[in-house]
Amino acid sequence: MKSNGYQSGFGNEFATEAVAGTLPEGRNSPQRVAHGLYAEQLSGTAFTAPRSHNRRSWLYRIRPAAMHGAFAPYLHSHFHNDFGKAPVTPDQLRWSPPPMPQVPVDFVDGLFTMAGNGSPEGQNGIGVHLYAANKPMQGRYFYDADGELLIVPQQGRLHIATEMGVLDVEPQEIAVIPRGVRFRVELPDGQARGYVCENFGAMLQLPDLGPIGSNGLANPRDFLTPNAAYEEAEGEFELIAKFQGHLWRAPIGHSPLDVVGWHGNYAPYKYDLRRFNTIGSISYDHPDPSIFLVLHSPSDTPGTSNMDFVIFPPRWLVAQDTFRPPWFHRNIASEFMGLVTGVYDAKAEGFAPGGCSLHNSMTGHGPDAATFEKASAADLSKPDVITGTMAFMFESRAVIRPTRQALDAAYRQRDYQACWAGLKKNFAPT
Ligand SMILES: O=C(O)Cc1cc(O)ccc1O
Ligand SMILES: [Fe+2]
Repeated sequence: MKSNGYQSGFGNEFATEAVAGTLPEGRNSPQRVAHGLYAEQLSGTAFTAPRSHNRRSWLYRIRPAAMHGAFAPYLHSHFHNDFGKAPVTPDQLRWSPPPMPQVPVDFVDGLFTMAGNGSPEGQNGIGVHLYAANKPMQGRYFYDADGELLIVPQQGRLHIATEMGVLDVEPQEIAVIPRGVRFRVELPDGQARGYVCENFGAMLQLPDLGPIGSNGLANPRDFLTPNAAYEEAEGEFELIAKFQGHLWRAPIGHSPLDVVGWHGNYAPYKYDLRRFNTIGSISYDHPDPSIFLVLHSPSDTPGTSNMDFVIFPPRWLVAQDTFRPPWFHRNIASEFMGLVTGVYDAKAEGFAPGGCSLHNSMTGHGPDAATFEKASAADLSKPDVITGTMAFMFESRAVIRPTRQALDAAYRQRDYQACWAGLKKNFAPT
């Protein structure tokens, strides 16, 4: 399915048609839809959610979403939401990048659950997954009823054909697929790897800017939503659903990516992280990482997110009389980090692109010994510039529980704590 271009803006009331005259005028559900299409509403928030948060779209499609065979369980042992009730280690955890698959694996089969909290049934929390794939999804479509998917490609482009149009994304861009939207992923570079945050809670939104003012951080017009594009294909296809933590498969005789036009504010989008307007200290001290917030899923407690998506992009460091890299710290929030490219400024070594780390609530962490030594002796009369990097964090108010398979993975760095072991005792009263 070819991209039909994008519309710009975050959460706008979009309107788009791949065939002229598809969208009804002045109503959503006329007695007969143009071109013999079916009308279908897709709502992502409660019907009665306040207008400022209400999200739904009207889809005009060749066949309604109801048309498919019966679902049967689809066994996929690596992609799930079993975060367990067992004791969770307070250790700092880090993983090297997972290897690329040695056998043909598509995007869905290539998902591997690293960690998570909450649950789909509770409609709060997140699932944190990695993907590594080398095969396009052909004749196979997927939707996630449990949460919206924030996809962070690390290696290889993704061609994401969705019901509502095409998202072409590359590393340093992100894609967000709303809960329930059906899609298929192709791999223009033959293989791909990256991270997925499955958000069971409130839909991702842009943060308020407070004293920053009316511009800055991620600017709404840089978010791109696809124009309608559809495929008209009949065959023996399969529809995979993720529902209540498990996968299901149903036969489907046609492509569900058959929406010819749609309007509304519930739709997939992409964003180029390189467009982020990074704000930092121009006097002294290293600010809290909330200054790097791209999108967040709020919880019922004001200012305390179900999930914050934070990035650490290229930027200037100019603060005076300041230890410039991230400080040593312990937080109530829990932090899962990944690295798309380059080097992260708190870790001289060991945190590789494609790798990840987990620092849970109140677990001490911060710069490794090499970073501490270097930054403590740096010449602050000159600005530092951080270039060619893109790290990110999925931060959650609740403890992020690593899965058994993540703890057992061969690529877990069992000696991670050693990165702080070389910190010297410098105490010298008087
Ligand atoms: O732990 C980390 O590296 C992420 C992080 C970065 C920062 O600049 C301040 C706090 C924080 O948790
Ligand atoms: Fe941290």
